[in-house]
Amino acid sequence: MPADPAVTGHLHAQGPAPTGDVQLQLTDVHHSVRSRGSTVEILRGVELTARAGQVTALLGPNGAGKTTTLMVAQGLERPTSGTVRLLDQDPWRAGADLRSRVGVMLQDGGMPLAATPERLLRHVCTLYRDPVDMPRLMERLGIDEFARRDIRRLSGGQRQRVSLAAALAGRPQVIFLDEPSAGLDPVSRQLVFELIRELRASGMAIILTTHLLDDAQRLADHVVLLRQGRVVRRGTVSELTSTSEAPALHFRVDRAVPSVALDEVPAGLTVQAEPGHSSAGGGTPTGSSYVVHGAQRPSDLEALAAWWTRHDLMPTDLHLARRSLEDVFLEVTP
Ligand SMILES: Nc1ncnc2c1ncn2[C@@H]1O[C@H](COP(=O)(O)OP(=O)(O)OP(=O)(O)O)[C@@H](O)[C@H]1O
Repeated sequence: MPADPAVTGHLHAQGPAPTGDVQLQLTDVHHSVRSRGSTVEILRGVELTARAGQVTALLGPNGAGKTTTLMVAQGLERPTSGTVRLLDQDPWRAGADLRSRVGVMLQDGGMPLAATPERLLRHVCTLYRDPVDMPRLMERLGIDEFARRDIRRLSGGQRQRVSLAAALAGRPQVIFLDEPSAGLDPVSRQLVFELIRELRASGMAIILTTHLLDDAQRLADHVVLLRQGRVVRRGTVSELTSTSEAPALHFRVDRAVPSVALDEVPAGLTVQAEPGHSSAGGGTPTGSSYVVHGAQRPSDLEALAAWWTRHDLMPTDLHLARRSLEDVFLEVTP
């Protein structure tokens, strides 16, 4: 879809920052809170850089510290130590000028439930000197279909889209998106993805959290993986997923592979049940999934075909795949 100047044209009055400029920098950020008489360390030396014209994805298991990192980055929490620079300012001390250059989309939005999207979004636009063309943005996000319904009556996915529109109202230079595709149906998800890509192309720095690793894999230029308040991996998706190993071969069969077959796997190969899928004895309604490591030569595939034949296993969904972000995530998550 071509860029839509009504939505992503010029950004703030100062215009877009050159792609690659650092818009957010967290350096050695620690954050502790007092809880039930003791000190709980939530962030333990977080380093994070987000640049103009890039999507930075903050990933990690529940409780890893993603939301706390976003709060600190936005100036809603003051870190115990370390420095935060957002558009070259300390967000904890900054005033209204910085706030108008930063968009925030929260998971629950904090929206007035008795208002309609139309009224709310019109009101939000009055807070900015140079707001977006809101009717156009509402149309892009499919909000006009429910613009006159009370927010309390909207579905989760509809509220998400209103919350995104509100975050974009002031043409921010930096936007924080907490789980932007949570609760969206596939069509709405596609609309939101297209918009995020356009915003990136227009020079916005986008920082998002998500549990949907597939989304991060599709959208993110840079990934930061948090665990227990620490950054445990960082890099581009291809840096994180590249490996010198041969790609793994995945297959699905309509029943669990019997243990006698697993004992007779061809030499040099390993066959394992896929993480997240049931292994021997179980199976999803559509079968059981396995991954084969070590297949490097055509003769390995020949040996595998002979093994399937011997055990009367007909593989479906047969494909070779490199490591995914999910594999990296599972490696660092206990
Ligand atoms: N005010 C607080 N008092 C005590 N513990 C807190 C406080 N705020 C956060 N925590 C704890 O800090 C940890 C990190 O929380 P945070 O909400 O940042 O994680 P998260 O990565 O966003 O998790 P999720 O994916 O579940 O949303 C959690 O264990 C949480 O319980």
